[in-house]
Amino acid sequence: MEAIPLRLVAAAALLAAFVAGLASRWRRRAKYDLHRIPGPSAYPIVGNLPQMFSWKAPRPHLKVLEWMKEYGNIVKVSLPGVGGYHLFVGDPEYLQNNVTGYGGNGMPKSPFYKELHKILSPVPGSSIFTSPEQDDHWKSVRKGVAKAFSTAALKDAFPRLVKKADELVRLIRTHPSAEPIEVERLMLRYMFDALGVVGYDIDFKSLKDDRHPGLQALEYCSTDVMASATNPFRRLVKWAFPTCKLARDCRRMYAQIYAHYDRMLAELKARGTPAADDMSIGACLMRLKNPETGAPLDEARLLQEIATFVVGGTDTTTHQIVWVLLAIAAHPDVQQGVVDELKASGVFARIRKGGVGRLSYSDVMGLSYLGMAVKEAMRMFPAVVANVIRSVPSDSVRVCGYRVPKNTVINICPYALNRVPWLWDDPEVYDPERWRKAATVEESRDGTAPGKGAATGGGWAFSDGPRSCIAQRMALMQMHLAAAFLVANFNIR
Ligand code: HEM
Repeated sequence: MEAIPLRLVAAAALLAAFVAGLASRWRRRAKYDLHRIPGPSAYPIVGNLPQMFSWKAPRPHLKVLEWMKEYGNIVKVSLPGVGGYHLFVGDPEYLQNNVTGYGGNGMPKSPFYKELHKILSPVPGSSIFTSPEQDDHWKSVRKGVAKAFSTAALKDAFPRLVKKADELVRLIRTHPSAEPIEVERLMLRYMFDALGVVGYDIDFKSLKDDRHPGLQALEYCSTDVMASATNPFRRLVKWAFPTCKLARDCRRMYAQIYAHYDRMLAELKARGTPAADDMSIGACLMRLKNPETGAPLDEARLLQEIATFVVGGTDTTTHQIVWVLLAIAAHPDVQQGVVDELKASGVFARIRKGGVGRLSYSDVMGLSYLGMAVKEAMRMFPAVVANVIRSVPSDSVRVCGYRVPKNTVINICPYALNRVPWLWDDPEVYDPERWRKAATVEESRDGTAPGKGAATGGGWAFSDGPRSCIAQRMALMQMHLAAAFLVANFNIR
C-alpha cells in the first residue's frame, strides 16, 4: 500500500483542528454571551495585554477608565495568561449585591490572590486576605482581629503613633532645607514603623535606618509579586533560569522578608499570653484558635496572618498618604482650609508648642475638613487602583444580564468607579466639599451626593462588603495624623 504523503496528513490535521476550533467557538457563542459584551478589540494570542501593560505607560487603570467611558458600565477585556477574560463593571448596585457580597451573595476571590501568597509565606496556604472563600478560617481571623480596629483599640494605640509622627517631623527638620525630600520613600518608612507600633507594639525603627532590611525586602517583594502575577513571562524566566540575577535576587529578598516575620513572631511569643486589655493586631492574632480543632493557631498559619497585616498595611497607606499630600499641595485653598481647622480646634497649637502628649484620638479624627480632604484624595487617587478581583462561581450566574462561563474574572477598578461620569458630578474636580454634601443629602443634585458610586468611606478605595478593608479606620487614623503633623509644621508644595 502506498504511504500517505506527510504533507497530506499535516494538512488534514490542520483542517481538523480548524473545524474543531470553529465548532468549539460556535458552541461557546451559543452557550454564553461573551461575544455580546462590549469592549476594545483584542489582538490574536495576546488579547488586550499590549494596551493594558505597555512598557511606556503601564497604567491599566487609566485604560479601564477610558474604555468604561467609551463602552459603558460593563467592559470585556481579554488578558491571556492573567485569568483570560476580565469584566470591568461600573454598576455599583450590581457589584454590591452580587460581587462584593452584601447578604452573603459575594463571589469568591480569583486564583490571582494565590500568586500574592508568596510574599506572606514560603509555605502554600491562605490568609485572611488571600482566602478565596469566606470559610471558617477566614471568619475566625476576621472576627478575632476586628477588635484591633475598634475605637477603643485605636485610642489605646494613638499615643504610640503620635510619637512616630513627631519623629517624622524631627527627621524632616534635620534635612538640609535646599535639598528636596523624596516624600514617597520617607512616608514608606513612616508607615512601616506606624504599622509596627500600632499593630504589634514593635518599633521597626526604619525612620532611623534608611536601609532597614525588612523594609528593603518588603519593597522588593511587593514589586516582584505584583509583576509576576500580571506578567506570565516574569514567572517563566524565574522558573526556566534559576541562576539568573532576577531569580537569585528574588530568593535572597524573599528569605529576608520571611526572616522579618520570624523575628516579629519571636517577639510576640516572648511576651507570653497577651494581657486581656491588649487589643493590638499582634495580641488578637496570638489569641486565635484553629476553628476545626480549638487549638491555638499553628506557627505557619500565624506567620501568614502576621505577614498579611504587614504587607496589607504598609504600601497601601504609604501610597494613599502621598496622594493625599499631593492633592493638598496642588490646592493651596484646601491646605489653608486644613490649617484654619487645625488652628480653630487647638490641634495646631498642641502640635507646634510641645503639647503633642495632650493630643487625643478624638482631636485628630474630629477634624472634619481634613477628613473630607483625605476622602476626596482617596476618591480621585485610590491606592488600590485596580485588581479587586473575583471569579464567577458557576455557569448559571449572569453578570449584568450576560451569560458567562464559570471562572470569568470580575475585576473591580476603584480608580475607574470613582471617576465615571454616570456616578459622580464633576469627577475630575478635586472637591472635598462634595463629602460635606453627603451629610446633608437634600443639597445634592440627584439626592445621592457625594455620588451614587460612593460605597464605603472614600468611594471604593477600601472596597466594599464583607471582604472590604478590615483596617480602614486604622488607615484613616494614620493618614489623618500624618497629614495634620505635616500641614501644621510645613508648607507643602
Ligand atoms: C489607605 C490604606 C488602605 C487601603 C486603600 C486599603 C485597601 C484595601 C482594599 C481595596 C481591600 C480589598 C482587597 C480585595 O478584595 O482584593 C483591602 C483588604 C484588606 N486590607 Fe486594606 N487598605 C488599606 C490599609 C490597610 C491596613 C493599614 C491594613 C492592616 C493593618 C490592611 C489590611 C487589609 C486586610 C487584612 C484585607 C483583607 C480583608 C479580607 O479579605 O477580609 N489594609 N484593603
